[in-house]
Parts: sequence; structure tokens; C-alpha cells
Amino acid sequence: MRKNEIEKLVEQGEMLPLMEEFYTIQGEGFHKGTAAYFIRIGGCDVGCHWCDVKESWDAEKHPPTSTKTIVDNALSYSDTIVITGGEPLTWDMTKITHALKERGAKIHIETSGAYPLTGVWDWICLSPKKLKLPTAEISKKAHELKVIVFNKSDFAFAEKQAEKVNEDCILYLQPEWSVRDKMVPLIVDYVMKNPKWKVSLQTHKYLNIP
Ligand SMILES: C[S@@+](CC[C@H](N)C(=O)[O-])C[C@H]1O[C@@H](n2cnc3c(N)ncnc32)[C@H](O)[C@@H]1O
Ligand SMILES: Nc1nc2[nH]cc(C(=O)O)c2c(=O)[nH]1
Ligand code: SF4
Ligand SMILES: [Mg+2]
Repeated sequence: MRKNEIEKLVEQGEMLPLMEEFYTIQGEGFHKGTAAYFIRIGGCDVGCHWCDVKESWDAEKHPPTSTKTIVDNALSYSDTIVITGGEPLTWDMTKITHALKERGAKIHIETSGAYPLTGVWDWICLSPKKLKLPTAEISKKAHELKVIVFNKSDFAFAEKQAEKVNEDCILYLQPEWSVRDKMVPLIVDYVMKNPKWKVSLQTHKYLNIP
């Protein structure tokens, strides 16, 4: 296929730059412990300095892959599908989510919410970032808010983000992995004093699974 034809299909969400996909256990947040198939779409320009998947940022490094192929393969593993990245909302998620939905999957997204919300979702995990704040729409629709705590100032940022979500949204504080030993005691103390928050850990990293 010619390059501009592929670009057009990516624009339409008929193809997506696929970085990797794997069947694992959701490690974080509300659904931690649940088996799920992860689809990691390349491309992100939010630029978190502590991002644990920087290889995902450059979309050009990840092959444009037919959405139908991604869906067929994913459903052969699980009916719970997590779409992550990169920043999945860089792309139009309408086609992939409708194709999954038609076949009865539960579809979850991991997103910073920095770009317009597309697609149909059973579960939205919003992990807002200071560098590119989430849209008002996704803040209202998020099922869980998962704020990464890298330093003390992130508690105030978390409270600001929590003002924008709906009242049923579940609130998590998750330590940034490289500073977990320093941040975990602060998070534990904060959650005991402010029990509307819960602790989220990257449990897959302790389990040594993807
Ligand atoms: C790699 S991101 C991809 C999805 C989307 N771009 C986002 O940031 O939500 C997946 C999740 O990992 C979190 N994350 C990334 N790097 C992390 C780190 N070093 N420590 C803890 N959580 C991290 C993100 O905040 C997000 O909740
Ligand atoms: N097991 C596992 N759980 C996760 N939850 C969110 C992840 C992500 O990178 O989006 C992730 C991941 O990379 N692996
Ligand atoms: S928004 Fe997500 S993928 Fe992008 S840099 Fe931040 S943590 Fe990494
Ligand atoms: Mg991860």
C-alpha cells in the first residue's frame, strides 16, 4: 500500500500503529488482578519525564496495523481488552472500540485524557498529566482517576483533578515506580488522612509479568 493510503487509513482508525500486545493481569487501579488482553498503540507527545514506556512515543516506529486484525487476535485471548499506549486518544478509537463492542468485549482505556475522547468504553482510567491537562469531557466521564505521585506537589495536583470528576469516580494515588520507596509512606499517610483516596500499585512489576 502507498504511504498516503496508509496515512489515510490511520486517520480513519482503520489502521493503528501497534507497538505490542500481550495477555496479562491488569496490574493497576480498580481492575488489578483481572486477566486482560493489552493492546499498546504507539504515539504520545505528552512527554512525562518518568514515563515507563518511552519507546512508545514515536508513532513512526510502530507498524500501522489493520484494526480488524488487532480485534480478531485480541478476542482469541480474552473478552476483557485494555487499550493503552502511548496515548491511545492520539488516534480515532471509534472503529476499534465498535468492532470490539459488537463482539461482546469489555473495553477499557488507559489514558491521560489530553486529546478528545473517541470510542465507546466500559471503563475509563484517567491518569491526568500536568504537562497536558485532560479535557473537561473525559474528567466527567472517567470511572477511575489514577494520579501518579512523583513528588509532594502531586497531592495538590491530585485534589485539583478530583474536583473535576463525577461523584462515582474512584480515586487512586499511584507511586511513580522509580521513587516508590520514598513516595509509598507519604501516600499511605495521605490516604489514611484523606480516605476518599485509595492506593494503587503497579502490581505487575512486583509479579514480574508484562
Ligand atoms: C504508559 S501509560 C499509557 C496510557 C496513557 N498515555 C496514560 O498516561 O494514561 C499507562 C499508565 O502507566 C502510568 N505510568 C507511566 N509511567 C509510570 C511510572 N514510571 N510509574 C508509575 N506509573 C506510571 C501512567 O500514568 C498510566 O496510568
Ligand atoms: N500488567 C499491566 N497492567 C497495566 N495497567 C496499565 C498498564 C499500562 O501500561 O497501560 C499496564 C501494563 O503495562 N501491564
Ligand atoms: S501520557 Fe502516558 S504514554 Fe505519554 S508520556 Fe505520559 S505516561 Fe507516557
Ligand atoms: Mg505499563
